[in-house]
Amino acid sequence: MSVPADAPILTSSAMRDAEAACAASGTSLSELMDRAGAAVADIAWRMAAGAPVLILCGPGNNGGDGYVAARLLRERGANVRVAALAPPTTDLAKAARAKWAGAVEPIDETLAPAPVAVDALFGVGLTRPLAAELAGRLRALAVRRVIAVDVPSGVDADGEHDWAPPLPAHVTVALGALKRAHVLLPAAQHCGRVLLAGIGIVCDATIRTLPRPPAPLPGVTSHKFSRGMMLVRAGPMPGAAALAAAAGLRAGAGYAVLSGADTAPLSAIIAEDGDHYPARLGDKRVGAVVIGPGYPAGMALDRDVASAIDSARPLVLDAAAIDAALPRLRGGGLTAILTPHEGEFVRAFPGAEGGKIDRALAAAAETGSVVIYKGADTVIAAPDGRVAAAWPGSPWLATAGTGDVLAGACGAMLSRGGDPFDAAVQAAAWHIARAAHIGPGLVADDLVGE
Ligand SMILES: NC(=O)C1=CN([C@@H]2O[C@H](COP(=O)(O)OP(=O)(O)OC[C@H]3O[C@@H](n4cnc5c(N)ncnc54)[C@H](OP(=O)(O)O)[C@@H]3O)[C@@H](O)[C@H]2O)[C@@H](O)CC1
Ligand SMILES: [K+]
Repeated sequence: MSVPADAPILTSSAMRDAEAACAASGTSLSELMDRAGAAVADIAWRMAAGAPVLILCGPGNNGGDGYVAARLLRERGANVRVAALAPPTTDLAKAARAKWAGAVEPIDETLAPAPVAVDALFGVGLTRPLAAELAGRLRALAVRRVIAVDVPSGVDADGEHDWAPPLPAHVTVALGALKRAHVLLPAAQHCGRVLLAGIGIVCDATIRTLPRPPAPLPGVTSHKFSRGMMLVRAGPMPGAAALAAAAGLRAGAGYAVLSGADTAPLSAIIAEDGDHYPARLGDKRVGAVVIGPGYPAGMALDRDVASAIDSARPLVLDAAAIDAALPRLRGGGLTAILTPHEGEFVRAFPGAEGGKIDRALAAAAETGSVVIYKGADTVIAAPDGRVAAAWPGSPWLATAGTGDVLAGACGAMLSRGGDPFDAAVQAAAWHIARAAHIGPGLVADDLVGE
């Protein structure tokens, strides 16, 4: 599973607006459908490698894309069949159907499968779940490889509704822009590899996939403090804070202080008695304070979070430190990255509604902070509306301590100054790239190893 890096993600309605704008500026919708069908035909041609292709067409424009692809594949000499659920209902789809010179089979129990199927049944126009009988029949169709046009048929393109499992795709050709279903669970796991076919639609989206990880080469005039000094506050379980501090150095911070721990996981980390914490907060060189890893709720945490906020240093708040800071975050004016996992998010933001992107945006707006809403489909949201979706991440990160490592990486990126959203995005990209590099057998310590 993969998605293109730094790609725009639009809702269905924003996609329609972008299509309309494209048509208004001179590229007709029929031209867009021709380009969409050509992109699908190209991929089907390569995936089939001479094997027969079955194109499943729905009644709307998604089906129209399928008829165009069928015609182009036949022109290339491919062995291609078309089967339709219902006759086309839109003018564009009717026109595309009219140019397909071959037969159109019904999609019923008599339909013979093919090694490669193109799913052009439903795209962003699906407004309700597929009938259970149809969903079952599609899944029962024995095909080796499925190419979904725009989205796998049956998923809610906006990723808000968890409808019955769709026809799962091996490759999904996203048209014009990615949709939320390509990056949010549960839909994303049915998309296989997502390819983006530009088809000429211009969209300047503030919601995008994660960019490629940064290569933080130090500048020639860099020194340890200019690369970022971070302060990690250890709680009763100092191992978690130690992981965060080590991650900070590995992610490019020049200087890391671990406050309240006897030993440091790396010799380069300054481990010191917690009594120095207030004085350290007063050190103007400290570019970020990380607090929360290994620090359960209680008076000590409340006190340490309060003094970190009073110091006006940029903050990375994880776990119970998020709850401790919430009342002051809602007052605004702080620079902070919050890193809740699902349980912590629901506890802190019980009123957030909608899909995961909407909920992350609501939490960011409520707190004036950057929110990294963690999970297999991590979403990073900024109060100004920017979002980075980190799907598919790395499944090897599903192990204890990796959240502490992410908090430390955020501290490193934030400690250099600059935009906290960029810092959070870079930290997430670093975290995933590191995990992908290590792969099977990963434990959190490996992320901060050599
Ligand atoms: N982005 C772009 O620039 C371009 C996009 N293009 C393509 O257009 C696609 C969007 O096309 P679209 O709007 O016609 O909707 P589409 O997904 O075909 O489905 C609508 C049909 O499904 C029906 N229907 C709905 N739910 C149903 C259900 N549960 N069970 C059964 N039926 C159901 C619905 O019927 P109704 O709701 O009216 O009853 C209607 O007939 C887009 O994904 C992309 O592939 C390209 O061609 C050009 C460039
Ligand atoms: K589809």
